[in-house]
Amino acid sequence: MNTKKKEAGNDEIFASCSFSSLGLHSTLCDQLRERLGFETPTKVQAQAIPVILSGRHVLVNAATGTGKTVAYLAPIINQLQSYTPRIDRSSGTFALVLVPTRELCMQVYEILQKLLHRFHWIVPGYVMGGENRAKEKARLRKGVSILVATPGRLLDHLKNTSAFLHKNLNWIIFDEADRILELGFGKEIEEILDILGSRNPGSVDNQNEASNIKRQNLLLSATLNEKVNHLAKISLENPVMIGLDVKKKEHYPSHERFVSLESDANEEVEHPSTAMSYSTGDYRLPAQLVQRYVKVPCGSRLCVLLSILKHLLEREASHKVVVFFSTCDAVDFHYSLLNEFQWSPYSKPDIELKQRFLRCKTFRLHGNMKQEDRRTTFGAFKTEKLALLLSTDVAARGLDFPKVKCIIQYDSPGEATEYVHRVGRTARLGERGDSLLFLQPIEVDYLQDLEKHGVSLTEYPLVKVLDSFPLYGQVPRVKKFVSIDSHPWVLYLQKALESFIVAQPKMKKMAQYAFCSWVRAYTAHRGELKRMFMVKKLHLGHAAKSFALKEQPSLVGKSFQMQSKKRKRDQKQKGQSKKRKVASKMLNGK
Ligand SMILES: Nc1ncnc2c1ncn2[C@@H]1O[C@H](COP(=O)(O)OP(=O)(O)OP(=O)(O)O)[C@@H](O)[C@H]1O
Repeated sequence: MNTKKKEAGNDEIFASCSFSSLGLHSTLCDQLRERLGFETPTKVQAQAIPVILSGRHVLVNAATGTGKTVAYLAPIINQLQSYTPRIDRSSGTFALVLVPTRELCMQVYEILQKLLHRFHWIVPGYVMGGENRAKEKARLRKGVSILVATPGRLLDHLKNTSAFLHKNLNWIIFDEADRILELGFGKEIEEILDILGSRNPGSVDNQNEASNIKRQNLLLSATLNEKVNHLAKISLENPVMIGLDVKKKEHYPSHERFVSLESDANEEVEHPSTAMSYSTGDYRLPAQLVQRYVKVPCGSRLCVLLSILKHLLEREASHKVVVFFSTCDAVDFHYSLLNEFQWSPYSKPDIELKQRFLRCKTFRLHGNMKQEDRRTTFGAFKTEKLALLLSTDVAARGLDFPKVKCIIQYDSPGEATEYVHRVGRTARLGERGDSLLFLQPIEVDYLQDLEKHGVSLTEYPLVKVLDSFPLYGQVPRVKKFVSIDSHPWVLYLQKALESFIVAQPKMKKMAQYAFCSWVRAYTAHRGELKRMFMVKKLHLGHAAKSFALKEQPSLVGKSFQMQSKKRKRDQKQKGQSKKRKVASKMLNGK
């Protein structure tokens, strides 16, 4: 049995009450304990459960990994199991959980399955992009009581699956609302709210006559911004705010009720009426997370990454690391490299004892992978004790991989919000966790940007780590400080990597693609970030070295230009359609 009450940070994470004292049915409390190993509610759960049970609309803003999922699932199940007569499949869907990604959809569905074990008349289900529509239609026809869905696919069924019964819908939950909106699902969400007649009647946007249906909407987010604020405004009616600091509460109208995570359950604070808007984002990070950065010259990035991974993953029997990259091509390249790159710590030809550089299971996850492969990776990495996951931002939000000890942001996250969500994959529920942000010397202004949001990082002791590697069978004696790119270990490893790539045409191609899309991603930084990540300041020859390419191949330049042109074309089209959308919204008075 996995009893998850943690040693460290208990007071900050867990409440001093029991699940049953929050008003949950004893069978449900048993399920929480037996199926999930939850003995005590977290603070978020202790605050949210009674409020949700009372039927109020709720906005939860709490740090990553604080137990938001059960905070909304438990009260909904509690209410559904109490209905008399019992609900059955023919009554259709009662609760709808909207999530941004397929992985999160599966994750919430799995928790639901566990919690509903002894409530067999409440049927969980999911619909999401990438799945077989016909099978989903059949499931919806049979009836799903609690449906977890990604927005695009849900909208598809709302429009095209006439057998999808939702007239009894009581709850709409937006989990990871910020991410749903950042992924560009804002329009879908508004359409969903309209079809379901669930726009806030008080919102000026509400034009739907069906909105008198009694419904309870819940919105959960680890970060708050203008878009989330807008969604809250159009979907929540007189909501209770959970987890907002006093400062942030001032942004909300008077009639709302606030519950701070520092206060006891049910403690309320009233606030004066002000406009419901934010000027900056709102970032919540676990207090026990150790955040560091490492400053690495562009040409040594790959060697430093590999060295740090080796350092982290070969010292302990159990350690899980997630590395974030900006593109799918970069994930594929580094994944193949880590699986195939052999090296010899003794470098002399007569003692060619080649071995895999990193002796640890490596996984990859990105949006261009087949759904089935994404699912397998997700499941496998969860259960491993010692493993490395290379991922794009597809894994940045909401995913709960147990025991991840370290998050490495090899490619910068861009927006500070993204930084918060990436690091949120570790230090969950009071556990310790480390994060490491790679920056080139030309990018260090980004630290100030994070600082503005109250996120401060300390420097990682890179030289010490590099000095610890054996070279020619011995730990090199580096007498005085040398720059990172002339460190003997880095020089040695870079040479070995480049020789390996030269000898492997397939790998070389992958490196070229990865380089190309990396530069493209770098040029895609927008607004203020463009000043900190200036493509003009990049040394492309050094960037090529970070893909173990000896030089920047001419082919790359050519294909890059073609791809840049395509991107500009796409952006132009997007811009035009955006203008069209804005115009039509204005015409419709939205
Ligand atoms: N009461 C509890 N007791 C023990 N473990 C818990 C409890 N509640 C949640 N957990 C565990 O804590 C972890 C984080 O929970 P969850 O994924 O719901 O957090 P979250 O706040 O939604 O995070 P994110 O913002 O990243 O999505 C999970 O591993 C979950 O199983």
